[in-house]
This record gives sequence, structure tokens and C-alpha cells, in this order.
Amino acid sequence: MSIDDAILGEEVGLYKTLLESTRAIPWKIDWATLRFAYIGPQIEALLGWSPQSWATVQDWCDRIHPEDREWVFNFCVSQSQAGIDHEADYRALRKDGQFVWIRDVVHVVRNPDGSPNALIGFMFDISERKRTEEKLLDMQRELEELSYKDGLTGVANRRRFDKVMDVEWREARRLRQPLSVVVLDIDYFKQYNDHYGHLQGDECLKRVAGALSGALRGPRDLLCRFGGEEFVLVLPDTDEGVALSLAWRCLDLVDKALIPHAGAANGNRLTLSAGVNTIVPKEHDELNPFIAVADRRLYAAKERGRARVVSDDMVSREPEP
Ligand SMILES: Nc1nc2c(ncn2[C@@H]2O[C@H](COP(=O)(O)OP(=O)(O)OP(=O)(O)O)[C@@H](O)[C@H]2O)c(=O)[nH]1
Repeated sequence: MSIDDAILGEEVGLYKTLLESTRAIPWKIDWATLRFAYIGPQIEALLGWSPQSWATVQDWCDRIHPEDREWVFNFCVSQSQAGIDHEADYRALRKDGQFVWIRDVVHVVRNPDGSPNALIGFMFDISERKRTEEKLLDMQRELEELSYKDGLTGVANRRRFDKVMDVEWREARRLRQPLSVVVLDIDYFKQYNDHYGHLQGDECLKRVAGALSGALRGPRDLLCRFGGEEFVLVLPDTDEGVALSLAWRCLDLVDKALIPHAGAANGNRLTLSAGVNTIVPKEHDELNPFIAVADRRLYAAKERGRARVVSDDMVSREPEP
């Protein structure tokens, strides 16, 4: 062996030691044969498969999660053919049947004519990072959900109302369908707080929200706490007649909840008043005036004695017996 060969041998040994002592797993695939020319022994500790079992590209492909396999394979082949270095995150199959998130970072070694000669890469175990990412996503989803919920009663909040109304308004306009809202307000709630205390008032709001939830017909109906002791029912694809009977149903549900209200001027049970409005929105119609009409009718219901529904600017209906 010449001195040069000895030095070369030493250098190869050094690089091999360096490569095989990293946490990243090095590998090389010859493009002409699509066979592994090399894979670091660390692969066995990570996935359980011996280095010898990584013979061909097919072995690599077979050990990719079925949901990731097609896009990873197609992506890596097309990038390699184009001579572009690339990376892909995918779930790799462990010998025990579990999956590990891998980031494969690939360098394309090219022939003088630009065609691929070999692929050299490193596999990184990114499962911990993926777990953290998933936890963050879960937290984000949870926060998003919370940001649309009223903290006290658990029903939708004003923010959600604005969002849903925006969608339903446009949908009603597009399909020329009626959209209704029922604005509901507890009667003499100031007196309730004065009589029973603010904490009991909070409990009462929760009971009212629970009772009103019973009026929802399906997933498109939405009950929101509009603020204070005011609630709104959003009723897509609902005409005036149905909205009116649903408003009465709300009042009835709260009545049946038998919430005592010793401070009320109209009896000793908690009651609600409601205003209803319905529209088939046209191009020039606007949301705020539509809600304002329902609000105005709610106050008409208050003026006319409370515990009733007003759905028309002219007509006052007496409470149902
Ligand atoms: N306990 C409790 N009270 C609240 C909350 N939000 C608003 N209120 C109370 O609701 C009461 C609303 O009073 P008003 O607007 O005068 O209405 P009201 O007494 O119900 O009278 P009418 O609506 O005319 O029948 C106020 O005393 C507020 O302090 C809440 O989150 N918890």
C-alpha cells in the first residue's frame, strides 16, 4: 500500500466514523440501478430494519406510510430527475409496526450532462418536533373554539354571531331564502341581580341559555349571547311564521324552566321578551338595519308589558295562555 493509499484509507475511516456518529442517518442511492450504495448503521436503532435490508428504492418506498407514499415517491423522483436538491417529511415504518416522522434531505449528484448520477441524503428523526407541532395545532384549535364561545353560558358569542350572520346573509341572498333572527332579553334582570345577587344572576343566565338551546332545530340554527342578558337566535332558511313560533317556543322553554324571580313586576317567575325579524336579503339590503328592526320590536315587546313576542311593527300579540 502506498503512502497516498494509507492516507486515503485513514481519511475514509475518519469520514465514515464522523458520518456514523451523527444522529442524522446518511444514505446513498445509485440512480442507474436504484439500489442503496450505502445507509448508515444508525438506521437500525431508529427503525429496527438492519442496514442490509435497505437494498433498493422499493424497500424505501415500502417503508413509507401508505398515506404519504405516493406523493413522497412522485415528489422525490420528479425533483431528482430535474436535478433539484429537496426534502420531504413522511412517516417511516418501524419494524415493530409503529411509524416515525422522518425528514429526508436529499442532494442530487449530477453527471456532467446534468442527468442524476446518485442521490445522497440524510434522514432526520423529527417525531418530537411533529408531536410539538400537533400539540400546538390542538391548542390553536381549542383557542379558536374558545374565542367563539361565551365564557359564562357556553353558547356562541357575539364574534361567532358576526361571522355566522355574514355567511348566512350572503347564502340567503344567493338562494333567495328567508333568514330570520329572534332577539331575546330577560325581563327585569336588574331586579333579579338586586334581589338574588350577581352570582345567582350568572347562574340564571346559564339556565336561560340551557333552556333556549332546546329551541334549536339543527346544526344551522345558532344561539348566541349577544351581550348582558340578551340572546339572539339565528334561523337560516326560516320564514316569518316559523320564526314567530320558534320565538314563542323560546319563551315557553324558559317559562317551563320555572326560574323564580321574586323581584319581577309581572309575576314571580322569570320571563323573556322577544323581537323577530325576517328578510330575503336583496343586493341593497344591509345587515345592521335588519338587526335593528328586531331590536326595536324587542323593545316594543318590553313596552307592551314584557313576556311576549313582537314580530311586526304594527301588531302586538298578547302572551299565549
Ligand atoms: N349577573 C349578571 N348580570 C348581568 C350580566 N350582564 C348584564 N347583567 C345585568 O343585567 C341587567 C340589565 O338591566 P336592564 O338593561 O336595566 O334590563 P332589565 O332590568 O332586564 O329590564 P328590562 O329589560 O326592561 O325588563 C343589569 O343590571 C346588568 O348588570 C352578567 O353577565 N351577569
